[in-house]
Amino acid sequence: MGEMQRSITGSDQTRGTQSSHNTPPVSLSPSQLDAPTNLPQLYHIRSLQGKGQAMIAACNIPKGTRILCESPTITLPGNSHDSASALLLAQLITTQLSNLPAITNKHFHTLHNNYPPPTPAAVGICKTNALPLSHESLSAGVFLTASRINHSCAPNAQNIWNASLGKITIHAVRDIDADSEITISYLEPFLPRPERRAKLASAFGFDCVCKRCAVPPAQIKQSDARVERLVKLDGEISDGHRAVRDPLGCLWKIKEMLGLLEKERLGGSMVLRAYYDAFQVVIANGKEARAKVFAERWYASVIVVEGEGTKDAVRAKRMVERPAVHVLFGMGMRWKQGAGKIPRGLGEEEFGKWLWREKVGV
Ligand SMILES: C[S@@+](CC[C@H](N)C(=O)[O-])C[C@H]1O[C@@H](n2cnc3c(N)ncnc32)[C@H](O)[C@@H]1O
Repeated sequence: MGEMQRSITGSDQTRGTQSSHNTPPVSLSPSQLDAPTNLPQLYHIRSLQGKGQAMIAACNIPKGTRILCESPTITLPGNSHDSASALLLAQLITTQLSNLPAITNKHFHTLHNNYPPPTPAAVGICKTNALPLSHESLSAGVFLTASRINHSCAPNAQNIWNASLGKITIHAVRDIDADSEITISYLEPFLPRPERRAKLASAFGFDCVCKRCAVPPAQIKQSDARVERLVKLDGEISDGHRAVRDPLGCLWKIKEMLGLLEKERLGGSMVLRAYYDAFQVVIANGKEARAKVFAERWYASVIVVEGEGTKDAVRAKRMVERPAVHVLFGMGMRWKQGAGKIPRGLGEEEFGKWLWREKVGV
């Protein structure tokens, strides 16, 4: 992720999620694992009915907390679908396993395996548990702890590959209560329930038992209608011409999107991306004051999902400090405004009206 950002002009950044994988079972204390982390233990791994092993919050975990930071035990290249590369993949895994300490090798073999013979067990484990390492290369890694995290269609945590650390990080994207399950999404965003379930069954081999899937039929219908609207809004917002032609309409679509994300309890990267989009719409049209506020929200969302020091965090921080250095600055110039005109002393509602330009003539 960082990975969920995109350019409204389509000229930079990427789309899609790193969160596409499968995962496993067994009860290991994180201290038993060779996951190099000095973080306090915020979770336990234990079994949960219908889901195998699961990561459970050991205490209340506030939004934005880094729950886990872990190196991959095995790394996998991006494309391994034909039979020749399947053979190479098996060899690659065997070589890596033979170089691991015996205890790590043993732990690896306790991970969940969705693939029966003749798929070699180690290959099945990798396919079941691999998490993306990069949105660009499709490469993936198997982790002794992160691969224990189950999927939810409304996850409370997010996995990101942190290239500068060379580790995966798991951050809380909502406040998580003690004893609740910590979950991530294995899917791309904005899929209605039938598609989510079909994909989880076909690509990951399980029937999802998450809370979002289990709501009553009337709520499912409403949720799917919201997802449909989110897909439409997302397409319209990513049309760069629209941002120049109709910046106000675009801005309001982003606001609507944020409301729908909240209703669907989809936080993390999607919120980050929405604020980045709002920043771009506004800066393209010369609104430095609003752009600064959107950059602040974008930066705050990056920190929640990724923490400080990532490429995205550095970039977002720079835009907070100097929004006008953005490549889109002034491209449309519909709304001229200096950098120093953020209104002070307004209540939240009034400030929101100013920010989203819901007052005529501002
Ligand atoms: C990567 S593993 C996750 C950890 C795994 N539960 C374990 O026991 O090690 C993925 C597997 O966990 C189970 N799982 C994950 N999320 C689930 C969900 N929402 N509903 C049902 N089973 C789930 C499925 O068996 C899936 O193949």
